[in-house]
Amino acid sequence: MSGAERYDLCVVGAGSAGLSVAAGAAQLGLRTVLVEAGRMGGDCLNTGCVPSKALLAAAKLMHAHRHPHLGGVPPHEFETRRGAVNAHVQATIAALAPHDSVARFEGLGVRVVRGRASFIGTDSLTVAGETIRARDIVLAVGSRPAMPEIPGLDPREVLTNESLFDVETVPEHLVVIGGGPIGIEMAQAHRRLGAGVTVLQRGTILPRDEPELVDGVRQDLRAEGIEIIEEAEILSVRHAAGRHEVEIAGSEGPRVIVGSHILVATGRRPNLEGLDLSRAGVDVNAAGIVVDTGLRTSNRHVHAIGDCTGGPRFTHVAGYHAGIVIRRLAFRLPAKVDYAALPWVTYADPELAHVGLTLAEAKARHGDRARSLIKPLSGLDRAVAEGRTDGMLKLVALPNGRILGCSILAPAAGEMIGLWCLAITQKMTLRDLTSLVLPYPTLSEISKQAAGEWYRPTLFGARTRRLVKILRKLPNW
Ligand SMILES: Cc1cc2nc3c(=O)[nH]c(=O)nc-3n(C[C@H](O)[C@H](O)[C@H](O)COP(=O)(O)OP(=O)(O)OC[C@H]3O[C@@H](n4cnc5c(N)ncnc54)[C@H](O)[C@@H]3O)c2cc1C
Ligand SMILES: NC(=O)c1ccc[n+]([C@@H]2O[C@H](COP(=O)([O-])OP(=O)(O)OC[C@H]3O[C@@H](n4cnc5c(N)ncnc54)[C@H](O)[C@@H]3O)[C@@H](O)[C@H]2O)c1
Repeated sequence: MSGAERYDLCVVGAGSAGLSVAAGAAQLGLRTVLVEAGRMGGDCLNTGCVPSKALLAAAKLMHAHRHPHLGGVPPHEFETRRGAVNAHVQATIAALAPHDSVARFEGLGVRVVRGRASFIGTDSLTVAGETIRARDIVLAVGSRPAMPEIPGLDPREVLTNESLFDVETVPEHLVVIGGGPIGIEMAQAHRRLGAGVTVLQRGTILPRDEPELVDGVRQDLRAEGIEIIEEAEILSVRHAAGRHEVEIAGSEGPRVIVGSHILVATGRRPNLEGLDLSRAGVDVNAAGIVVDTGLRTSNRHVHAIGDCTGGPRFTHVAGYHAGIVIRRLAFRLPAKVDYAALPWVTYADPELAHVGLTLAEAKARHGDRARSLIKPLSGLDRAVAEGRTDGMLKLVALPNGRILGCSILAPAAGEMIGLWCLAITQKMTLRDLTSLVLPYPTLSEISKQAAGEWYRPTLFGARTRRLVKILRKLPNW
């Protein structure tokens, strides 16, 4: 189909969000065109989730060899070969790239157009000299690193997630500005590869997570030799050949931290440049493209999904948004976003996973009826056997057992949180979890144990004991 005809759907951006919509729409028979200015797969595949998790996996394995968790297993010292680590990162990207490739999408019936899209009307865009018209347009243009305004900081002199995975040596000292998920994951990965690491965070690290579990992360990272400076006020940055000086305010006067590299991980900004959104009547604010709960913009024929909307920025959210838009555009259903059971995981080791409300959020909504229970990993047989007892589960619920949220700090917390996602989505109570039979010995048992503990005061209380006493007098059955 040529540009003169009108498509059913034009998707702008072939990252996690845009690819999911385009694949679904084409397979449902919508005439779909997908426009991509850069690399197919966007941030997640090329400069985000995939390379960061591959780097973390290599660093974790090296750490386990150098610092075995188990008595009787001797440590094994060796030099990090950064070239080999980078090869693993690139091989991981290459292994996953076919799934996001032009060839696969063309095979699904999507027309893929390479180039930067700009609106020229409410239903039309121009890309590389071609005009594309469509009944519906989905903007999935993603985000890129935000640069903080710090005197002396030159964006060309610092690393971001877009350049970090191309570094060919292990940094002597990496100064990480920002203690969000990127900052924390990359701080640990680089420390485990052998770098000195300092994290500078404006408030406290991982501010969206439960404080007790964040404290566990903080202690683990410090024990590995990472310097974490919270409430940091960065006064200035100075770049000299191969050396970067970061001046921070301190109670006893300014302090200078010297690094061989600086990684900036201070959040994201949407990719809106050159889109000419005003020509399509699409409103934006500081966070991104403004959408309603159905992900529709101020132009009723234009939806926006994924990172560019300024909502939660995760690949699973991009996929969730895509599903909502498909239901709206292909099936004309009034689908809406609901983040009540939205999980996220920071892939440090141990992992920090969360779903639903934190205790503070639950108290703001439900008052003192919202309560929490913390169960440490140290009482779990599998954790003891593995030598991995640092961690805990914190659940948040109402007195009737309705589950509001859960956070887990454990080696496989990202896998373990799935049970709680299901429980919250299905509006289950903690009682439902107590009746599960889970395999022994697994880390997942902590979920059932925590649910059981919630009911312990009632189960083993005076009323129950009285009931058992009465029942004891009944004849056998
Ligand atoms: C280091 C790092 C690690 C991460 N780890 C995780 C993780 O473990 N788990 C997780 O869930 N999330 C993670 N994320 C977040 C995740 O990568 C993003 O939420 C996700 O990639 C967003 O997808 P998207 O499709 O909205 O945007 P993008 O992937 O940014 O895709 C947008 C695409 O649109 C294209 N584009 C932009 N403007 C135009 C235009 N005008 N015309 C044509 N094309 C255009 C861009 O070239 C890009 O390819 C991580 C992010 C980073 C940076
Ligand atoms: N595991 C995951 O799911 C994962 C991993 C990495 C990234 N991501 C996503 O990528 C996005 C970007 O991650 P991020 O960590 O860059 O962003 P973020 O916004 O989550 O964290 C950035 C942190 O930097 C701090 N900060 C900002 N300016 C600062 C300054 N001048 N000095 C010191 N600290 C400063 C902020 O207080 C904030 O806590 C996030 O939205 C996240 O959802 C997800």
